[in-house]
Amino acid sequence: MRSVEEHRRTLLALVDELPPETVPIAGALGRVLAADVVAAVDLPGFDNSAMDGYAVRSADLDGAAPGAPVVLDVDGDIAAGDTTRHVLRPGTAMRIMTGAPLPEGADAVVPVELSDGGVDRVSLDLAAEPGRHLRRRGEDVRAGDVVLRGGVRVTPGRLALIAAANLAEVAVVRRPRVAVVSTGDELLPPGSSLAHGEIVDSNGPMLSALVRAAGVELVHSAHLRDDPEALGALLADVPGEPDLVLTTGGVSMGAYDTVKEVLSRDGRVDFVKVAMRPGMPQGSGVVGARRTPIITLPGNPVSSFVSFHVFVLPVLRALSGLDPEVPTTTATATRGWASVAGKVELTRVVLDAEGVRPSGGQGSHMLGALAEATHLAVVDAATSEIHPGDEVRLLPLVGQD
Ligand SMILES: Nc1nc2c(c(=O)[nH]1)N[C@H]1C(S)=C(S)[C@@H](COP(=O)(O)OP(=O)(O)OC[C@H]3O[C@@H](n4cnc5c(N)ncnc54)[C@H](O)[C@@H]3O)O[C@H]1N2
Ligand code: MOO
Repeated sequence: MRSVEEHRRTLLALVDELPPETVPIAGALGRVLAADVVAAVDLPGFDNSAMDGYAVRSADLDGAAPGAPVVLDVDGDIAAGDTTRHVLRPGTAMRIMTGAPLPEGADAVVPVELSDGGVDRVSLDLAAEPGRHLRRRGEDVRAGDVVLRGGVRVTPGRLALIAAANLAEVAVVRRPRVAVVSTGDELLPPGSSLAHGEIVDSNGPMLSALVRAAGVELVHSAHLRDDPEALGALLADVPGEPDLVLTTGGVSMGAYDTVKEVLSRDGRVDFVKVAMRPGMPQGSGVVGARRTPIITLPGNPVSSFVSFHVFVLPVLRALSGLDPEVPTTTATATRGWASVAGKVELTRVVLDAEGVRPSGGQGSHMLGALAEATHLAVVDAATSEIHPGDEVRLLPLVGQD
């Protein structure tokens, strides 16, 4: 049986980082930077005021104190956006607003609260040390600085930094394009009237949702019956030019395991057993003239869900230019549970303020426990029991809040 690590390596060998493209920054959220981002301007771009108040020469306020104010003439106003290069005459103050450029000669700002708020003359109650309430040009970022490294995802905060660095466009890795195909004669769309023996295709909607929640483009989704001809034709030329095809169902030992039957024929897809539970039967390889990478996931709904997190997500990350390793956390078990020895067990768990505990029934057909689950606990093959108080490694569920 293949180890989880070995199978993940096999899958990662099928893909490379996708090429870069330049997009307006409004479309960059969630994308991965294809190159370092270099600031086009200093931040702040000019010395400016951190407070609404009065720009002064600090020497003019020597000795000012509550009850012993210094009174200065006010030589005009400077608002944010004022592009005039003002000069502060010695012995005067200028009214200045937050973010407005500091006049030449000023070396401090006195907040309006420490004055009588005068417009022509102002009485200032406190001495100001040089540099007080100023924001200096370039103190945050210098033009030419690398502000973000390639390979990181654009978050709202990073997007703000790119915009402030005066860049209208940014180079990002092309978004992976994924097709999802569920297979099985027993499957009908949600809302159908179900005859005895028929069930709803939940893997199709689930995988499509996981793909989207992972920030990836879903270019095609379909359900096919267990018809080798139709499946063979679809997989020979999957619509939407995907970078990755996902199938579910038909990969184990059954008489109607069509995915395995069709894809075993030309030898470009391998079907293996991986030492994990759930998610043991797996397949991978390439299909069609474009040699599109394919991952064939098991049909049991939870097996498919878990396999997405353990195998598909690292591949999507690699295509997107991210480190394939999904960051994990740890937490303390508040309840114990049994785990199968010799296989990596992925238990659906709930993490809350107390710690981590299993979320409901763990059968690979049981979707009920997904209502509450926040993570998958990754229990290694050498461990057969988790005890209360044990540290457990946790893989976050895609799209979880
Ligand atoms: N004799 C053996 N039987 C099975 C083995 C084995 O090693 N020897 N492995 C078991 C394990 S583990 C798994 S996992 C499943 C994998 O089966 P398949 O990938 O071939 O999937 P199917 O047989 O098509 O379906 C399994 C199960 O899941 C339901 N299903 C399938 N597709 C969907 C869908 N889109 N939405 C919701 N539910 C779906 C299907 O009705 C079956 O109940 O094989 C075990 N058997
Ligand atoms: O390994 Mo199957 O994926 O347990 O149910």
